[in-house]
Amino acid sequence: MLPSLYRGFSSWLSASPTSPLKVMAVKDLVENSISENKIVVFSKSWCPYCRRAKNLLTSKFPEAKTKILELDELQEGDAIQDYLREKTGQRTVPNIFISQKHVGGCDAVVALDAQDKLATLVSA
Ligand SMILES: N[C@@H](CCC(=O)N[C@@H](CS)C(=O)NCC(=O)O)C(=O)O
Repeated sequence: MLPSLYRGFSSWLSASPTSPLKVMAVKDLVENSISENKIVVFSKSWCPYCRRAKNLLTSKFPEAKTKILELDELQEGDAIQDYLREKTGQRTVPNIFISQKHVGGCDAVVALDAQDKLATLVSA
């Protein structure tokens, strides 16, 4: 009885989509990615807006430390997207951070570029 209860609890701790351990791991992954990189793009590999934003950022700032996470290729991708929605209020990808600041999606990055504000943000 007890061992099976324990097994149930420990498998819930580690395996359920919303288990506390998974939520903590996802939070750490997102927060460490943001703090350790200049540019972070939470993306999906098939998404055209993501492609446009990635192309713009990587071609304009090839020297900037950049991390791109393709959520559709990661086991914890849905949980990352849920955490990002909680953190930023944004549900869509790309979800972009520059110099530890939440910038938004593709439209936001394109608009900042058109206003010549992107380079200042990257060098902040
Ligand atoms: N206006 C947004 C459009 C982004 C958008 O519509 N992304 C789609 C994928 S192409 C999305 O996130 N759909 C919901 C999902 O994949 O969960 C932007 O500029 O980033």
